[in-house]
Amino acid sequence: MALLSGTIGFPRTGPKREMKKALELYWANPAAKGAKETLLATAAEVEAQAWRCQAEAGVDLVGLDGTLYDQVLDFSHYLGLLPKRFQHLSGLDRYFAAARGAPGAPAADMSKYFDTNYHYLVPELTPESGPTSPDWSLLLDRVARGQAVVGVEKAVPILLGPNTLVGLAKGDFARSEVVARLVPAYRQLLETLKGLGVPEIHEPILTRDDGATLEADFGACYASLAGAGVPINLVVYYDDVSEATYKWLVQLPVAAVSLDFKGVPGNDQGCHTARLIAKHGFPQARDKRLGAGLIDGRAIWADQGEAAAMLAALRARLGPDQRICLQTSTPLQHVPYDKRSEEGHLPAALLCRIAFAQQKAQELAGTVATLRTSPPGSIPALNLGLWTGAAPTPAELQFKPELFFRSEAYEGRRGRQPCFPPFPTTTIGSFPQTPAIRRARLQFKKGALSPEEYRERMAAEIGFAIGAQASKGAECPLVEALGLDVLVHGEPERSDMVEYFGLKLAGFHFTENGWVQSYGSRYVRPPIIAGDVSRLEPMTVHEYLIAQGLTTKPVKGMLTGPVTILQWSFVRTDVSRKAQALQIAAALRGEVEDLQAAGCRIIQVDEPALREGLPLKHERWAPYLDWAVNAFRLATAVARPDVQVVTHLCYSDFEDIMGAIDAMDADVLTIENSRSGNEMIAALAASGYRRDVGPGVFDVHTPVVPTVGFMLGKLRSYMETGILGGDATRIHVNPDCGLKTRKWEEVLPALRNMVLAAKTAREEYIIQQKAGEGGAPVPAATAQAKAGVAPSAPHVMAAAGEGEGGKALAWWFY
Ligand SMILES: CN1c2c(nc(N)[nH]c2=O)NC[C@@H]1CNc1ccc(C(=O)N[C@@H](CCC(=O)N[C@@H](CCC(=O)N[C@@H](CCC(=O)O)C(=O)O)C(=O)O)C(=O)O)cc1
Ligand SMILES: N[C@@H](CCS)C(=O)O
Ligand SMILES: [Zn+2]
Repeated sequence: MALLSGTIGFPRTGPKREMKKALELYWANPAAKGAKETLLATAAEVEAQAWRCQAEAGVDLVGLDGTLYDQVLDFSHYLGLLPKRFQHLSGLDRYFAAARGAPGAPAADMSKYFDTNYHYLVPELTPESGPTSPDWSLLLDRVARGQAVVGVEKAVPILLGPNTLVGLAKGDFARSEVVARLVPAYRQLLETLKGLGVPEIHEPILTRDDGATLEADFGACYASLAGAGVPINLVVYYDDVSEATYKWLVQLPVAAVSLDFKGVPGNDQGCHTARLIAKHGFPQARDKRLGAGLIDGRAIWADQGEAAAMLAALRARLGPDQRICLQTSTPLQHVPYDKRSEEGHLPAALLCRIAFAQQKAQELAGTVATLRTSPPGSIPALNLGLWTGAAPTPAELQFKPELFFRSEAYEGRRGRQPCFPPFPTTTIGSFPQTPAIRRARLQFKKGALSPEEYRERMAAEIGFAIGAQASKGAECPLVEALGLDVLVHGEPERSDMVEYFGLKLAGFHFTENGWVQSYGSRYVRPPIIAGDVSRLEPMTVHEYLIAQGLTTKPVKGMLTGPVTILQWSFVRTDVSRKAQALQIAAALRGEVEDLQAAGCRIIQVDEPALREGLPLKHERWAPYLDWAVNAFRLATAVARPDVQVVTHLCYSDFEDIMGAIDAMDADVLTIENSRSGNEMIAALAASGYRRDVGPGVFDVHTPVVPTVGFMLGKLRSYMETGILGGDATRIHVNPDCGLKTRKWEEVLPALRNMVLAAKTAREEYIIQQKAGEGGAPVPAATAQAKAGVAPSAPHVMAAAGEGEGGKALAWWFY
């Protein structure tokens, strides 16, 4: 048949987050009788349900997707590539230790998967890495189960390709050599899969800009895999490929090449796949199928009509004999399961315009059915050139240039901002989202708690968090106060750092059950932007004032940045991402103004998704970075010079966008660092970074409590990089990221150890300063301390700003 429909991945969560519940139950007591069997049985049922759902929608080829935690980790595990520190464990214990850490064996690094909000576990490779007793039994078991559910002719095994696995790895190794060592193991797997249709090998790595340099590796790899005598569908997604790559990619000895025709949702720069086909054609070899990713795998807008028109145009271009499989542009793991769960929650006018995974499967099958039965010409063919058009930026978004600049340059304003003791301690914002908090929110949503009662509960949580952090005036009798220097209110009122702001802003809509996997058992519900964004009222000032009213220590105002709100929402595709980011930024700017008017002297604006929004190809970076940085500046430049703007970035590599990070013009940069092994701080030091930094000293994704020695070692190693001329008053001490996923039983000892490590490092630093050793210049705050501040007693360094009710805000030193 010349026209088929196929899927290349589906949500792995289960329609009601069954996988989350099963995993968390298993982790709570893995040794319990039947725990493993229960987990595996749930996973098998969740997978079967997803495959059935796709087959019942009428999809011809069902990709046999599924994972217990992460698909990249799965392949590291099958191939025996997990690092030596996990080798004393076996089976699921080893697998989950790599994901979550085990005593003495820190978890593998976690990083953003391409430009998505999904996080994968980074393979760690060495020059010697290669398969160690590869064991494909789990994958083969999945294939057998898939065949039983949808039938052999529909069931398609999914493999993560060796080039992508190695391309996503970190370590000091020769890429081509490691790929060559993996290929025989893949070939052996393919031989086992002989006679089972056309397995998909996913190689999204080809959409990165180093795609063009991979020609030799891909050539050798796929020539060898072709020797297995199994037809392969080589699937590439998350963007188009470069022109040079396209030319050799379509000539590889594979049975099908599948391409992404959509790129990033709401993308400003266009996706050029259609143009490449129009220019270079597609091999007409009888056995070569084109996988046409025409239905957006990352957006939630229903687009069957457009897909039909595009498919008709493709057929018109390539001829009726060209074999085409209509697919989604990417795996559907990035969209929620089924929009029917939103009936009665989302406005009907919006609901009818959206499609989640289940509906996208129907769109695939429906579009193919329409084209099979419609006479040629009855579906309007699109002009291929039109598919790449960029959305216009509305004229009203031309902001005055001065709105993007602080009133005083960094060097001048820094001295007016809060100053700190050496190694000042703080956190990134969130504290444990306890079952009690989640329950209260659920009761509030159901009307069982009034708005006043809910606010009171949240105020009590803020009180607990402040009491736990402060060294004086602790309101919390249950815990020994930690003695942090800069406090946070703990974000109890936020279900999620993006969803919360979306709820408060005009232009957003929310789902009840629109969960998307972020990593492992953690999911998010991206809000939907469906209109112009604006701020209706202050969004965070109430909680800030409660927190600041309970302590004389500074409390940070806490906002999510415009790029992150955009990135982690389902965006409009009728206007550009740039236009939407600037609208959000303008709304946040009002909040920054209100926070500082309320007396807040430190405002953190989180931008963890800044890097994620970067186009995969380097040549497309500049326009994105320009508007992304400008959006941050539009939101924050209204801060007075004496107000310190902090930003926080995490779980991405930032080395290559140092210039943009500096251009954000934040006063302090806090960054995830501990899990990725000081790479960031080393890069910052090497770049001569001049603003205060807060590199994370411990990983927040593991229940293992970090020791004082570990964190002290981190602080000493920061000093060794020579960052900021060794001025420890400008090196902030904080965890890698927010602590919302942890329990208080883990957070309190971890932070206590962190404060102890900072104190010890502080003492070492002061001794060193006194001895005049180390060659580090005497920093401002230390000079003030020397000029009369007793180091052993609390001392007010400066009074600054007006808090609630005109209360002077004291800055404590020690
Ligand atoms: C910082 N990160 C974030 C990313 N993306 C975001 N959109 N937000 C982020 O914070 N990307 C990068 C990283 C990823 N990190 C995380 C970390 C943690 C989570 C997480 O914990 N997710 C929660 C769900 C959070 C949430 O929305 N909770 C709601 C609803 C909770 C719920 O399930 N309610 C139950 C009833 C309550 C009960 O009894 O327990 C129900 O409705 O049945 C809330 O708090 O109200 C998770 O559990 O997966 C995600 C990404
Ligand atoms: N303030 C947020 C940032 C996460 S990236 C938090 O602490 O959860
Ligand atoms: Zn973070």
